[in-house]
This record gives sequence, structure tokens and C-alpha cells, in this order.
Amino acid sequence: MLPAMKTVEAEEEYAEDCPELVPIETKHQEKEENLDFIIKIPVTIVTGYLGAGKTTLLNYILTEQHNRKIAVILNEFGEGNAVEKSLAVSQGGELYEEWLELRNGCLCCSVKDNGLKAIENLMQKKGKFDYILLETTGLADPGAVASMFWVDAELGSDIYLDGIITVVDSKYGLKHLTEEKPDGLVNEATRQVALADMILINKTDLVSEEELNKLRTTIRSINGLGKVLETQRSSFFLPVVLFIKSIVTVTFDVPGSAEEESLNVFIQNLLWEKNVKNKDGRCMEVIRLKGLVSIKDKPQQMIVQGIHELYELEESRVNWKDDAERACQLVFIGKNLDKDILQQLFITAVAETKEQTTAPGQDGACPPH
Ligand SMILES: Nc1nc2c(ncn2[C@@H]2O[C@H](COP(=O)(O)OP(=O)(O)OP(=O)(O)O)[C@@H](O)[C@H]2O)c(=O)[nH]1
Ligand SMILES: [Zn+2]
Repeated sequence: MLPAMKTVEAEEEYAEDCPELVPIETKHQEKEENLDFIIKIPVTIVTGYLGAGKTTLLNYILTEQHNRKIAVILNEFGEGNAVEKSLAVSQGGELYEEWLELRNGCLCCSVKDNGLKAIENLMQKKGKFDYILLETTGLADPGAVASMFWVDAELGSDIYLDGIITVVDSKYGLKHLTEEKPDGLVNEATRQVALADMILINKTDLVSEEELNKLRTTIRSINGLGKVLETQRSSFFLPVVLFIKSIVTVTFDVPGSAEEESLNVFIQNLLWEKNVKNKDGRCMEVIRLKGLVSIKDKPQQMIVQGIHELYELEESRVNWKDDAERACQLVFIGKNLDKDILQQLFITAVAETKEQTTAPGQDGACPPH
């Protein structure tokens, strides 16, 4: 099958209902930002040895009821010399024909130069997708495909790599994974499993429990951290696989004022030091921060804006009417965020009582990102 792109859209809406700050003086709220421009589109790379069930997985996702506009880029064999590949785009039940321009005809080989550009162009034409799934050829090294997203992170792309899913064939997986390659050659199957954030052991209907156990053990020895799921026809509960690094929104409102310096320390711990953890011990990662805060001794309402590591605190043109109305309202969008911990940390670190104690979630450093 030629590389093909399909999109599906279903009616229900999903968690893009980012709570907006409710300004105390609505009429002074100048430009209300549309978070669509800030939230990046996740891309999941789907890899797996030839015939493991990648296309089955993607077709399953396309036909499964969900509430997202998902673009699926199928890249079955990736050979051929055509400069342009035809894409089937199905959106809202209608089928469109699209052209994805690829320099050498194969998405996997083109990603480093213009594969990403092609996806972005398509998004410009078709409107933003909520999610992009990208199938690599069975022999592709997902590391090469993944690297285009690292390169692009600095260029400020609209899309980011959410994770790598590797589909493993229950019947032949063990053979592929243990195959000895001639000196100097990597075993693609092993590499695909090693790099995966999630591993689907597919076609479990074809093997005994004993064979399955062996495969499971081998997979675990190659990749001790990835999530492992067992499937038939690559089907599973959809939310488990999408948004592997899922983005959450946390918002809270704390009455009173903050010391400016303490507020800076609180924000810097989150955005720069990244040493704040959630209940599972995972580091919170803030992608977007907005806030309307009261700073001690400042008559104006202050606005905090943050994107990734950058943030600023600026004065608004609105003054607090009286001390009773002073409060700090904050919205965080990111990964592994936990409202209770963030709010408690904020209260402990920022409240006027200057006594700084170790707040929950701040015990021990997180590894650098
Ligand atoms: N018995 C069985 N067959 C399956 C299962 N999942 C997929 N298949 C079949 O396995 C074959 C290969 O599936 P694909 O989804 O095309 O595999 P693929 O990884 O996309 O293959 P390539 O693109 O060639 O690398 C198809 O005939 C599927 O119908 C399963 O759970 N059980
Ligand atoms: Zn396929």
C-alpha cells in the first residue's frame, strides 16, 4: 500500500476545554489567547517488524469511535521513485485526495529533509489535527524517524513526538528479536522494541501461553520501562495508546498575595529546575502557564505568562480595589501535573509566611529533560 493519509473526526469534544482565567475586571482583559495556537499536536510513531500488525492498528484507530481528528500516515512499503505520493484523506466521512511531497518517495527516508514540512503543509491546508499517527516501514529504525522531532523542537514546530508504539508479532517476534545479524548490522526488530514507549504484543491468538511468556521476558530484557500490552488485531482501549505523555490542565485560585521573590522561586522550580514531582514520582512538565496574581505591595494586578522555560511577570493596567479581593489564579498546561501538589506547593512556597519548608513533591531532583 502506498503511503496514505487519512483523518477521522467524530463529534464528541475532548479535553481541550482549557479553563480560562476568570478576570476580576472582565472589561480590562485585553486579548484572550486562543490556546490552540500554543498546544502542540502530538505525533505517535508506530513501528514494528514486517507484518506485525501496524496497519491493522492504524485502521483500527481510524474506525474506532473517538472524539479526535486524527491523521494517519500509512507508509506501507516506502519504496518507489515517485516524488509525490498520493494520500487518501478522509475527513468527516468524505474522502479527499492529497499529495504529500517527498523528495525521494519514502516518508521514512525523507523525514530528515522535508517529511515534517509535508505534514505541516498538510495541516495548513486541512486545519489542525488533534493527533498524528505515523507508520514507519517494518524495517525502519524509529530512532531516525524520531530524530526529526528533536531537530524541529528548536525550530518551533507545531508538532511534537508523543511516543513510539512498537507492534510485535507473537508468533514470529521472538525469532525476529533473537536473530543474529552480521557484524556491524543492527537488528531492527530489537531496536524498535528498545526505543518503544509502548509495546503491543499482537496476534496473541496464534500462540500458547508458554510462547507468550518467553516473548514477554525477551521484550522486558530489551526494554524494561515501556508499557507492554497484549492484543489481538491490534485492538485495545484507545486512550491507553494515544497521548502517552498526556497533557493535562490544572487550575487553582488562592486568596491573598504572593511575595514576588517566592513566586519566582516557585515558577523557576517548575519551569527551570523541573524538580517538582507528582504522586507517581514523575516530574511535572509545564508547557504553558498563565496567571493573574496579586504581588505583595503592588497595587496592580499582575499577569504571569509562561511557555516552556520562558516566563514573565508583568503589570496589568488594573489595580486591586481592596485587599479582600486579592488572589492568585493560575492555569498550568503540561504533563504529569497534579493539582493538589501544585496548589499545596504554591501555598507553602508563595504565601506571605516566609517560612520555607519542603513541600510535597519536591523531595529529590528530577533528571534533566
Ligand atoms: N491471527 C491474527 N492475525 C492478525 C492479527 N493482527 C493482524 N493480523 C494479520 O496480520 C497481517 C499483517 O498485518 P498488517 O497490519 O498489515 O501488518 P503491518 O505491520 O502493517 O505489515 P507491513 O506494513 O507489511 O510491515 C494481516 O493479514 C492481518 O490481518 C491478530 O491479532 N491475529
Ligand atoms: Zn503496514
